Amino acid sequence: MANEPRDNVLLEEPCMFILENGEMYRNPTEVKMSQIVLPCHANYCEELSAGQLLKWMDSTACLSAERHAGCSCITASVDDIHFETTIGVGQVVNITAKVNRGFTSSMEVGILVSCEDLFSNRQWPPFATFVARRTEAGKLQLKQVIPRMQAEQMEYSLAAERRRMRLIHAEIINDLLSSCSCQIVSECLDYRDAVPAEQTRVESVELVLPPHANHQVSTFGGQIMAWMENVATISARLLFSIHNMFLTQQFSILE
Ligand SMILES: CC(=O)SCCNC(=O)CCNC(=O)[C@H](O)C(C)(C)COP(=O)(O)OP(=O)(O)OC[C@H]1O[C@@H](n2cnc3c(N)ncnc32)[C@H](O)[C@@H]1OP(=O)(O)O
Repeated sequence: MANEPRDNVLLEEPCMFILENGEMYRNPTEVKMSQIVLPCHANYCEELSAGQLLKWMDSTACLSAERHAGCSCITASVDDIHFETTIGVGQVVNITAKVNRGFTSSMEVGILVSCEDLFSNRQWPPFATFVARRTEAGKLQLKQVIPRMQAEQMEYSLAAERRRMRLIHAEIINDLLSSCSCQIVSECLDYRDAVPAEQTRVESVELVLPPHANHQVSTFGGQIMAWMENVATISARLLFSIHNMFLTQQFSILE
């Protein structure tokens, strides 16, 4: 995020809780970041772009992972994310990340995104997996996370199940790709107004510059996701404009 204004970034202190035994507790892996959405973070609709939000989420989650691992970590995957509301310029986005569970060298980081103001109760919780970088000595064995609060204990249990699903999901997608046949093409021919996929194809070539790199001097995951989101948006808009053109032609024929 080196190319972005820094003065709107607010790293907050993690929450303190009092446990049943009276002990004060705060999760040592918790990282909180607040951002004011400025015009430079918005898309053409003047709403926070998904790519920008992914960058912030990735940076916050990476910091949490590195706090736990005590070394450099890389984003291995990010689970499904559902953007349920739009966030406008001037609103404040709060992002909280904490390590739910460490496995061997990987760990699940839970990320909570909420938006202050209009949608005060709207929150969505995606999960990302970060991996501690290998050293010359080989793969790192992470220390275990000790869940202290009831909510942390629940996330700890669920993290193992989510990891199992994540790894199975990756296998299923690989199997699907290798067994995919041309049957789909003949299915599409049934649609009269089908658009050739080629017409929605967008290719983007990005030169990796210092502002795209993280503190480890490699392109950070959030930046890659932001580029992907950009290309996907243009592709979706192409399909939309092709359809609009098709409808306009249909109407002019009818007139
Ligand atoms: C902070 C940033 O922005 S970093 C920049 C963006 N990220 C990157 O560039 C990452 C590029 N990817 C990589 O370097 C590699 O694919 C890695 C390191 C993530 C994984 O490499 P692999 O050769 O699969 O390593 P390996 O088999 O030892 O697996 C390491 C761990 O990652 C986990 N892992 C690997 N791929 C995935 C995945 N897609 N989803 C979840 N976990 C994964 C494995 O389960 C394993 O966990 P464990 O050690 O707790 O058992």
